[in-house]
Amino acid sequence: MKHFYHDDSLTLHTDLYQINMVETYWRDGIHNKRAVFELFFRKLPFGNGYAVFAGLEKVIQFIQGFRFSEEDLEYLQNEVGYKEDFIHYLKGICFTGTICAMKEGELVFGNEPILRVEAPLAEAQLIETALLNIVNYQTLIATKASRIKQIVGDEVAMEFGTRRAQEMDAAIWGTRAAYLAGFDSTSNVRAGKLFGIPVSGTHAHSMVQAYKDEYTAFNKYAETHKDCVFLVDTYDTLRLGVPNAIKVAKELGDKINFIGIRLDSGDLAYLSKEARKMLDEAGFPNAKIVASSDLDEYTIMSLKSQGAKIDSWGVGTKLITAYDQAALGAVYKIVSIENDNGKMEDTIKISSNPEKVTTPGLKRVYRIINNTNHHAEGDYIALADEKLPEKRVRMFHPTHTYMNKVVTNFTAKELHDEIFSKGELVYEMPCLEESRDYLKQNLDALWDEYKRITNPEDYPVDLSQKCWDNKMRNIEEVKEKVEAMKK
Ligand SMILES: Nc1ncnc2c1ncn2[C@@H]1O[C@H](COP(=O)(O)OP(=O)(O)OP(=O)(O)O)[C@@H](O)[C@H]1O
Ligand SMILES: O=P(O)(O)OC[C@H]1O[C@H](OP(=O)(O)OP(=O)(O)O)[C@H](O)[C@@H]1O
Ligand SMILES: O=C(O)c1cccnc1
Repeated sequence: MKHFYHDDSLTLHTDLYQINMVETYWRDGIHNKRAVFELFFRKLPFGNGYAVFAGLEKVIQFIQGFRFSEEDLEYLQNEVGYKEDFIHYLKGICFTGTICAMKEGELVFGNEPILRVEAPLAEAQLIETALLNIVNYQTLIATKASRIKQIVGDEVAMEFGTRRAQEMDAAIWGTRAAYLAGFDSTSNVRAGKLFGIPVSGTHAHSMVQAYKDEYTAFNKYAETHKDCVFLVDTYDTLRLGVPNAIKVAKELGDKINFIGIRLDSGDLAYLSKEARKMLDEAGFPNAKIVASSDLDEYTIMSLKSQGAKIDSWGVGTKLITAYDQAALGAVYKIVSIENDNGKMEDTIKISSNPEKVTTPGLKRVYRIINNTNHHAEGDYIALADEKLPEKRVRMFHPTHTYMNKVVTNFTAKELHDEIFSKGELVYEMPCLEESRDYLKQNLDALWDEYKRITNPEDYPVDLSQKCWDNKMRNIEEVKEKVEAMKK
């Protein structure tokens, strides 16, 4: 490569094969055919009963900035080797299509379109990789955070992961996803500035080591900060750390706001119980105990079951890296494309694995909410032009169709909003606080059976009869084509 390119345009944040396909479409003259793609995952992460959708804000930013820069084009021509006429075509590209998506904080389940793109084929193809990258990561972290928050309950959950995140973007957007999903604060100051997330923090072992002993370190910290949480496990938690924290708090009295102590190693259940007794006996019943050290939902659950006296949970590595599941696995599949007569025609991908057969056609997703108990009965996917039954809806499992139920007295809430229409942003993005509240409301409307962190019940995601019939017809048509080709 002759020289490096410095502008960090995100439009090339795509896989090479997308541009190669677009060149094929363009040279063949089909690049402007209307196409519909859907973004969905098949399997819920972490064995959870639901996922929390996050990523829309960044998707919007990406689409708004979607144009090849001069340097992008130079690079594509000079280093990758695309011809000048194709480069000229790329130069004029921006997003002119329509995007519908669920709201951030929506509960999402396997095999339902979270986001739908209707656009000229070339544009829809070029944005695929970035959309998947954004939604896969943020939804994964929001889901992990929600699991942890379910266990933390009304106590405080602090996001501490930046130092262990898979690079800076992951830290920033992961923190945002964690806050969206119910975390109370972040230690990342940049995320505080960018998104208005409350920032919080204590101090590190290095400060104690820098002053050599805890008594001096805590005093020096207290001279410069009113709010004090002292880290007590540098040498010996119960014999040195906690007594030193108590001593400084007593000596300084009202001069500081002694919030409490942090434990970061050892048996957190035992140490927290002992430290609680010591703080109470010293006259600090309101001092809080913060814990950190490789925490996740399972350790927190275990600590609670052991009666640990912990008020605030600092969670880093296992949250921000989605430690027990590296990726969500969302995919982006074409479901409909304009034919030579200008009409939209459904398209299907067949697989020997029934779960992997795509569901053709432009569809809408409805949450069927029981009007009596206000809980969700399941999600119902119907073709876009279908009129939904008003009084009685029959829901059946799309693969095991004998599993079915009839729901009456319900409200069908459509889950997609229009985000872009003909390339224009038409959606007013709720603020992060609103999305957080929206998630809380959604979780309230979900039965507990879907919320437990191990072995939750399967939430129904069903196809309407018409949508199911359409899928079967498409499968039959492909089978007939294959048979005809064999002859
Ligand atoms: N009572 C407990 N029950 C279950 N898990 C615990 C309990 N106390 C601590 N843990 C967890 O056990 C693990 C202990 O980690 P590790 O072996 O690295 O030691 P550590 O005490 O953190 O010490 P260090 O940080 O000095 O290595 C952490 O994940 C911590 O959250
Ligand atoms: O354990 P996590 O869930 O990832 O939470 C973040 C960890 O980061 C800090 O440790 P680190 O050793 O990096 O710094 P320190 O010297 O301040 O303890 C902190 O003390 C936590 O243990
Ligand atoms: O403020 C803290 O205590 C903190 C912040 C980041 C990582 N670990 C701890």
